[in-house]
Amino acid sequence: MIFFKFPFKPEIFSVQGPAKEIPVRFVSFDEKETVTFSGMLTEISEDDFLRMELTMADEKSNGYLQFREESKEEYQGKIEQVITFVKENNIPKLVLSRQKYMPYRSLSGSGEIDFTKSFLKLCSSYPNAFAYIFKDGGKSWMGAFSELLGRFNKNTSAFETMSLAGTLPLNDEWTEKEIEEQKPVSLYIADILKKYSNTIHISETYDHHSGNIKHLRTDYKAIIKKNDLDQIIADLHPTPAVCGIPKEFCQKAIATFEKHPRSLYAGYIRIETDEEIQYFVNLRCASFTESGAHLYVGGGINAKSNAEKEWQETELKAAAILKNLITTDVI
Ligand SMILES: C=C(O[C@H]1C=CC=C(C(=O)O)[C@@H]1O)C(=O)O
Repeated sequence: MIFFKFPFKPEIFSVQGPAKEIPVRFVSFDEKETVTFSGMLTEISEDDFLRMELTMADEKSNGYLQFREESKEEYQGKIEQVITFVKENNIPKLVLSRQKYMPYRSLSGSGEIDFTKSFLKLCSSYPNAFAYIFKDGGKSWMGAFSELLGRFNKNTSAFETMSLAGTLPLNDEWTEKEIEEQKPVSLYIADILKKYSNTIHISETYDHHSGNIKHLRTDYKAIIKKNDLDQIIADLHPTPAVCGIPKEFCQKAIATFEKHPRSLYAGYIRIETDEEIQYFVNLRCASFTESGAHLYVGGGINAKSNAEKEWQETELKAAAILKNLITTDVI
């Protein structure tokens, strides 16, 4: 069961009916895990959606039994190690992440989440995002973010993507740290697109707002060959917005620095409609077990990073998800 909405569009969709097609596919960060939804894309009215009683949290904490959240001190210590690692290896950046755990019993009110209302709140908080909620085979996830890994128009063969990185609270001024963090993402994307197209249009870099925070963003548009689409996505993922440069070197380093598997966090969601194939980066997301919500948050670390600021950045990103979790009314 999945429900989702596209950026800037109010309609809620689900995947139902005869399983002829697989219009929605989640691919994990390491590409070893997929979650697919087969059937037809079907629009659901908000009233019908509100009538659904979504019980998401029945996973028997599979894989989470050993879970212990990293403390601020532990995570900051790890950030210091990554700063040293980045400097010693002379690499532009590496993206480190953590899981924040929110036991349901610590939530206000009844201590139970109303998933239907929470999803609608997530949609209204982030109208420019791709937002989803799903439950499948013991897994329950929810998320909303606007980073596009790719959008392919089947009629025109136009391919769009974006470089989105660097994070600050809305009113802060950009510094060298964020500018140097976003630049390698932009160079990486441009280098890949150049292999597949002679007609690449690159926008100015501008501010992208996402609730309580902003990012630096550059847009790319190229005409490509349809047959190259899968390879372009394979080349792009994971971009340095969620991994680092060089790609394989940073993937290995992430596996040693991070305590827990990223699973679907920082992977992507492929959605196919009649006109388009879209790929959204799965950030600002959470998975739900029977006892609590696991929020996935990270940030790009470079030589100019500051451990306290990086911790605050992950707290801000966690708040962006948490503030949308609505508890059921106590009668
Ligand atoms: C890795 C995450 O964000 C990425 C996307 C935008 C800004 C980012 C940053 O400033 O570090 C990250 O590259 C996350 O939200 O967990």
